[in-house]
Amino acid sequence: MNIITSAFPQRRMRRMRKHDFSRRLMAENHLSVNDLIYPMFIIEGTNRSEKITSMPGIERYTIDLLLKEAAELVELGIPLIALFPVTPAEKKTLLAEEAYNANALVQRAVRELKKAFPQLGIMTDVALDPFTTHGQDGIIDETGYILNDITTDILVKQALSHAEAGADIIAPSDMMDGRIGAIRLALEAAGYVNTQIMAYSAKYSSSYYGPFRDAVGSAGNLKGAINTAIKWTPRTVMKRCTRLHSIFKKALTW
Ligand SMILES: NCc1[nH]cc(CCC(=O)O)c1CC(=O)O
Repeated sequence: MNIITSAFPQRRMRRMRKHDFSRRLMAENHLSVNDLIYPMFIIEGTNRSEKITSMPGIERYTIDLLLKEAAELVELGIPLIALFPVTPAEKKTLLAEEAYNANALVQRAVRELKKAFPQLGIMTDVALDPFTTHGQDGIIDETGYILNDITTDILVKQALSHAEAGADIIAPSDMMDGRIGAIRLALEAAGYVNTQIMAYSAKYSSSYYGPFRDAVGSAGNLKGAINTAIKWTPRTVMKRCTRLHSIFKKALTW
């Protein structure tokens, strides 16, 4: 008897992959403009842009030029932009007060963008590195260790100021424990029930973020300090899975 089994040679996986039509039919993922988030870096001033050497093709813009660029993005159908302000050195402090100043650079940019292009989604970065004198993502103690809960309190204020300015999505990238819950509760209490949260749930301490820190101007202040105290080393995969699992479980109730 000739029983067909799912073993070789009746089953030849390459059969499905031989022709282009077949590969197209079976593709599970399709990348389109709808999948893109465009990061934009903002500087103070008017009619000025700066090339970012570590990110070829990307520039920092003053708000007026940001608006011009945004018009093009709307035209292209990009759904969402992510905003990152470059804070002038004299506005950086140990307690990162500029992060939640209603008239700081990113809050002003959000208001202008929303007024000009209500249909363009605006996401804002929630983290303190552009606002601290030392370039770390949070408030540090005398040993340089980032204090979790004090930092979270400030992140909450920062998130509220972004929501107030009109941000559609708040994107906490700081990696403090418990900050998503704290931000969600604060947004609810303040009536921003439809403000979304997109957390950076898995971040590794790797060179991958180097150009970013250069672009927002926090790399220089970090002076090479690494932030393995808030990000996992790339060698630790299982811990990250555990964290993601607990986040997904919690997400069901947020
Ligand atoms: N906290 C700053 C921040 N906000 C978003 C990113 C990541 C941007 C990217 O995806 O490249 C980073 C870099 C970092 O934490 O080192």
